[in-house]
Amino acid sequence: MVYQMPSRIARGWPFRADRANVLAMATTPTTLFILGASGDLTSRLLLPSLAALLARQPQWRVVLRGSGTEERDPEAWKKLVGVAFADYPGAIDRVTIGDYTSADVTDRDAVAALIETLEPGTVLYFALPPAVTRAAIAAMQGMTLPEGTVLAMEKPFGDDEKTARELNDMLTALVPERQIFRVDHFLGRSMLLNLMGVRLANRILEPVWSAEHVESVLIRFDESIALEGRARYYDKAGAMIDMIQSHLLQVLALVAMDPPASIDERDLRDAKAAVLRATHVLGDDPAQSSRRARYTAGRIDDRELPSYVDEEGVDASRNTETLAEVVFEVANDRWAGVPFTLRSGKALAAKKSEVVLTFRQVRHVPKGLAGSPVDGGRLTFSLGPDEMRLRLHVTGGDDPFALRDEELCADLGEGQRRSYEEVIDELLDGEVALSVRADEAEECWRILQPVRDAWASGAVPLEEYPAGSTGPEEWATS
Ligand SMILES: NC(=O)C1=CN([C@@H]2O[C@H](COP(=O)(O)OP(=O)(O)OC[C@H]3O[C@@H](n4cnc5c(N)ncnc54)[C@H](OP(=O)(O)O)[C@@H]3O)[C@@H](O)[C@H]2O)C=CC1
Ligand SMILES: O=C1O[C@H](COP(=O)(O)O)[C@@H](O)[C@H](O)[C@H]1O
Repeated sequence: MVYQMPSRIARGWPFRADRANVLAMATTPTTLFILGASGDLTSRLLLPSLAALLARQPQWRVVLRGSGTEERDPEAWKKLVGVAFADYPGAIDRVTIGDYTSADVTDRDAVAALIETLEPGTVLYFALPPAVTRAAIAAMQGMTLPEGTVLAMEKPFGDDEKTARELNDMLTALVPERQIFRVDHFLGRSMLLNLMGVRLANRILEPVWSAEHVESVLIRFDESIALEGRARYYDKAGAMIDMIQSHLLQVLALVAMDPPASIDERDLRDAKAAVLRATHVLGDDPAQSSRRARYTAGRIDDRELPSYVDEEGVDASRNTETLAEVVFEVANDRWAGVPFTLRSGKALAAKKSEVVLTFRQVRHVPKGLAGSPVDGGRLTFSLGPDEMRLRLHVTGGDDPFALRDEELCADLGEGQRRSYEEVIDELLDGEVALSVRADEAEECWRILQPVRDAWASGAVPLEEYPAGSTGPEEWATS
């Protein structure tokens, strides 16, 4: 029961003119130039995902170039790539390992020199700290990029609505929107692609996908991992900006969108953007509709964890939350009144990532059936392991007229890929359907601003939970 995206040719997505021949001429290489190639994202996610993609898609040929501030000899660069490709037989034969340049990309002369070396159609991937990315884009202003250059931007995209808009303006001064790829790797998660199919292609689901039948929606991403040495970034971001502002609002948009006419980038992203425009904090009351907490010392399996504030690099005075929950409403005809709870946190008892739709109770349960169901059934999409579970109320057990719960479970794991694999596949294809469009990126900041203001004013207390617990005791969804 796996919904797979049709091939790009089959779904007829328009190709950028300069890439039109890439699929036709299977062996034409695409250059992927990673700025920040010595960083964590590159070694842990981008290179292994590229390797997995090249192992699976024999038509791709990639020239891989890299840069960072530090000098790196060509052998060290080859070794870095080799390690990432080791688990994917055949993949290394489809990549040409190009140069590794040392350059400070915030320096205009250095950027100009780097641009001079770009081939038309290069994918320029900004795997850089966000402030460096912004400075690099600013340094490029007024320069002419070679025809067809694609700019791949990582999250967080800006710091707020204003800076996101400024970044968008700078990017579109360089290349057209169709050549800007704002990466949200959750959009490449196989379960979310499955969710689209399950939801949009089934007559038993699509007609009940609305406030009339759905009582509440929970989008949860609980992690058992803690800070993992990422204080430099995470301590400024916190759980809400790290996960809810980007990934989980994108999940909300996919779950709540009206069925698009096609999955062409324009139809799909129009549908998502319309949802985001209609989304606001429930009751416009962040003090009531949001909560935040931070972990204290605890134990997860055999790991002893220090308090968040004792982790290396953390500035306790920032009051950074490691668990955040915000309830939203999508104020449109389909969803008005339905609470959408988005929650994410670290150092929790167990990894739990899921989208849960709870259906409203039926209007009448026939007299004589024992028990009263608390809801009208529940549909859960679990994002790893990928499975769909439908919890139904049934009768027919020991007491044939007593209601009890049973769960139908479908394993959707077949064909599962790394999420960055799907992202890189799209990038090499020159496709942007799974990239966040400029207006979506700005909306996501707009939606969260009232919560940020309320938290900054102290209207929402910062609670605590021991690492390895399910969160503060009184949090209902824990
Ligand atoms: N790491 C992760 O798990 C994830 C990261 N991201 C995003 O990816 C981006 C990169 O993150 P991450 O890899 O963790 O960061 P790192 O700090 O690990 O790496 C940063 C990279 O940027 C390079 N760099 C820094 N300053 C400059 C400069 N002035 N000019 C040129 N290169 C520079 C560094 O090169 P050198 O070492 O030579 O100085 C290094 O290669 C961020 O936007 C992050 O939010 C998104 C999702 C997950
Ligand atoms: O972007 C991020 O995502 C990861 C979770 O994604 P996964 O694909 O690794 O499951 C999260 O741990 C991290 O804090 C966040 O920056």
